Amino acid sequence: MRITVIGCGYLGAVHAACMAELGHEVLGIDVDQAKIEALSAGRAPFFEPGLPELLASASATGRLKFTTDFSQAAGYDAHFIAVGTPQKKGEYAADMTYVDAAATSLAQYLKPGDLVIGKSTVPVGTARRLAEIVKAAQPEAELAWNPEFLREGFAVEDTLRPDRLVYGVPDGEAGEKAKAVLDEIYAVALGNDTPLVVTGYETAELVKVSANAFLATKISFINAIAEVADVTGADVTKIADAIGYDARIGRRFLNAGLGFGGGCLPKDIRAFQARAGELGADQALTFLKEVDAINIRRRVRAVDLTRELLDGSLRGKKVAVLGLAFKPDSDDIRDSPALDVAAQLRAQGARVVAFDPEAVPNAQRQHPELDFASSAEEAAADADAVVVLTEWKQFRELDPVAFGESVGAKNILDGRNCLDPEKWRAAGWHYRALGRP
Ligand SMILES: NC(=O)c1ccc[n+]([C@@H]2O[C@H](COP(=O)([O-])OP(=O)(O)OC[C@H]3O[C@@H](n4cnc5c(N)ncnc54)[C@H](O)[C@@H]3O)[C@@H](O)[C@H]2O)c1
Ligand SMILES: O=c1ccn([C@@H]2O[C@H](COP(=O)(O)OP(=O)(O)O[C@H]3O[C@H](CO)[C@@H](O)[C@H](O)[C@H]3O)[C@@H](O)[C@H]2O)c(=O)[nH]1
Repeated sequence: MRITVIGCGYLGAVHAACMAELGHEVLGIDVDQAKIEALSAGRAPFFEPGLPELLASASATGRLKFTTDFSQAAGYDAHFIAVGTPQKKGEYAADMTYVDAAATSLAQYLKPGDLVIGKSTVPVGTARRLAEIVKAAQPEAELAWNPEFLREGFAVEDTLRPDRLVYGVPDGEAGEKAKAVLDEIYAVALGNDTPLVVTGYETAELVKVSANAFLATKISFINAIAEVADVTGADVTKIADAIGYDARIGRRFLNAGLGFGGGCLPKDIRAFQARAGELGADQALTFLKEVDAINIRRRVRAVDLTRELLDGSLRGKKVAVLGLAFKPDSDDIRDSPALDVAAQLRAQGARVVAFDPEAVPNAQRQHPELDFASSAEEAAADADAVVVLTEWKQFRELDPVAFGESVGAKNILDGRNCLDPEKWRAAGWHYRALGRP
């Protein structure tokens, strides 16, 4: 299949490379010249495990190309829209200008039989609206909605071996044709018995935002329990283990700590509330406001606990921040709880020296007022406190004895409940965590 992927960010670049890996002829299109230059040279424009290798192998086969020129889409048959849908400034709703611009730029190059495939996470109703733009430009082209569920850090694996596929297609013969194109694109995954849900546009759009709303709710649920654990001396990690043994609950996504961030969960639960309100279902999702509020309180709690570790004052104290990305194995700092806490510590008078294995350049651009180090040890030298805010493997594996040698004082906040309290306390550290005694 000849495929374009419009929007080559965290989602689109991985999708394009994986589609080429599966044997398709792929053209990635983006308006960002620098990104296209990097990708054309076989360089990943962001950190994602496995992507550089995939870009190299796909580029060598000649099956993967990149351009900023939309007119080149004319030679391709299926077109994925994977551009950003960020939160609008000062509002909960999603900013749809990128999706609309991409659809409009593409529409003029569509030919009979083409399939436009929405991948971006969008407010319900978008597919039906874009289908009209497609039909107005090319009556014999169709549109499908095929939401994406990949996780950053596992993006390649999730794209090549998805948990499920969802196709939102129009009714009747048009839907059959769209399904046949998607089946050809995903032949390998379907051959591996990947569950497939074929449905209408609105259901497909709602599957995506419902999944993210559920994941966000699960995280805020356990963080709410962590708040109660904090005032009772209970241990939220043991509560999560124990309730997680119940197969109806499950242990995954029950890690209490600093809460969720990134370019997806926070903005998606807000856009979902905004859209439900527009559609007259205002009451349905009010609980997501609480999910959001619990999540934001974690960041405040982390700053408060750091202040407590420092005898009540952050002013003039050196705090070593370990982790800036919103999660490990990513350089993504969009709505990162770690970076937010680092900035709040700095704003409240601490001297923050931060280290992250991949996210320092991005963090530096957004928060030039912070100081940055090139290793955990350098960040921690003479520090009054160490705060672990992203659970990178190299932080989880720190040796508390050796690591304690260069710090000014052995105070540590485990913002992700990712360290062994007994080991750290045995090495003389004053250990604090969120939801753990
Ligand atoms: N990042 C993820 O893990 C992930 C997973 C599933 C779904 N999504 C959804 O996918 C969409 C993209 O997310 P992302 O994280 O890749 O965002 P991103 O910001 O990393 O990438 C978006 C890309 O679109 C490009 N773009 C903007 N306008 C364009 C236009 N008119 N034509 C061509 N390109 C254009 C930008 O230059 C950018 O490279 C969002 O809707 C997001 O919610 C993301
Ligand atoms: O038990 C947990 C699990 C995650 N997190 C945090 O939640 C955030 C999101 O994590 P994760 O969902 O793994 O990362 P994303 O890459 O943002 O992926 C989410 O958002 C994507 C974009 O919509 C979806 O495709 C994925 O299915 C969905 O998991 C991160 O800040 C994590 O630190 C927790 O605090 N506790």
